Amino acid sequence: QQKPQVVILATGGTIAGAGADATNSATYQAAKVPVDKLIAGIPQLNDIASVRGEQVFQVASESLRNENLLTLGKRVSDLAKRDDVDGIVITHGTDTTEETAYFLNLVVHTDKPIVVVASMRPGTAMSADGTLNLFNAVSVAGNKESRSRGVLVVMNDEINSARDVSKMINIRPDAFKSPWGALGMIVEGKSYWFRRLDKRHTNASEFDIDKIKSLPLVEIAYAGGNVNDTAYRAFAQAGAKAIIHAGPGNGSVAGSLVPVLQDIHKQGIQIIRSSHVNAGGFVLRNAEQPDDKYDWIVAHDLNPQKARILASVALATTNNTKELQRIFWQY
Ligand SMILES: NC(=O)C[C@H](N)C(=O)O
Repeated sequence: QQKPQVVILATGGTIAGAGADATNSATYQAAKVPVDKLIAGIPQLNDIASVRGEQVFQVASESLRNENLLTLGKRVSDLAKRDDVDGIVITHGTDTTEETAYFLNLVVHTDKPIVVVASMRPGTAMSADGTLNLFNAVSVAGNKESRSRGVLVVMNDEINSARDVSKMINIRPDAFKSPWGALGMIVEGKSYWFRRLDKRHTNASEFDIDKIKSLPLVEIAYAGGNVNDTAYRAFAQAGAKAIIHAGPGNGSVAGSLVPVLQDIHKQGIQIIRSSHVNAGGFVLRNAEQPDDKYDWIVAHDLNPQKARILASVALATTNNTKELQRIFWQY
């Protein structure tokens, strides 16, 4: 039987990082090792797939821009259309893995497996996690059973949905969790599936990377106690098409901010309420604030950074508040 053909698109991150010493698990430089060296370091990949690598970027993921998302998305889409590609792996930094993976989940039309993988420790560190994570990611990407499940994030033996998963801690290999649970597990290169994503994605998505030319500016304003209107007004002035309110609790809005957000929305800027609670928010319409009356949008369970991605993709096609709210329920 022929081995599956898997392309590894490398973008940098700690999985391509290097430290001065094996004890440097947290102090190191990300985005140092080229993709060919990453692949050569895991000869066992040849046992499970026919693998080739492409260096798309070489950056720490906190530096990625919307333009990078578009470049990567278009490359993934082109590769997914080819008969000689069965699956695609993207090596990535952990800081924005959840954003890039969710973006691809929304805009790439394919049923072929797309797997985003990262690591919490550089390859030079003791107990480095990148080797096994990458081996597992290639295994998942080359497996026909992984098809039609949306974009996947493989880390720490778990297979999570790109839509749900989030980086929950910045210091341990078990950093990535989904508030609604993992889709499956991967052990010794074998996948064990438990559930499917019920939200619209990939082939069932109304968004298409091949038609998106640019992403409108969407900013995130973080609100705790003693919040002021400075950031909101500055974002509006700078031309943001939507502001994600990263609020406490239910995406709650301080009394002093309410007239400010009403005023900003009157300028044509969408106000999207999300929550920055740690285990995953659940913001409902008209809970704490009368969204119907103010014509605001709620991000439901999407965290602020994922809400930014969905809002950017959606605003590229519509600025209708009702349509945008429908999109936030469906994706
Ligand atoms: N663990 C990591 O990958 C963190 C790094 N700052 C990155 O996102 O590129």
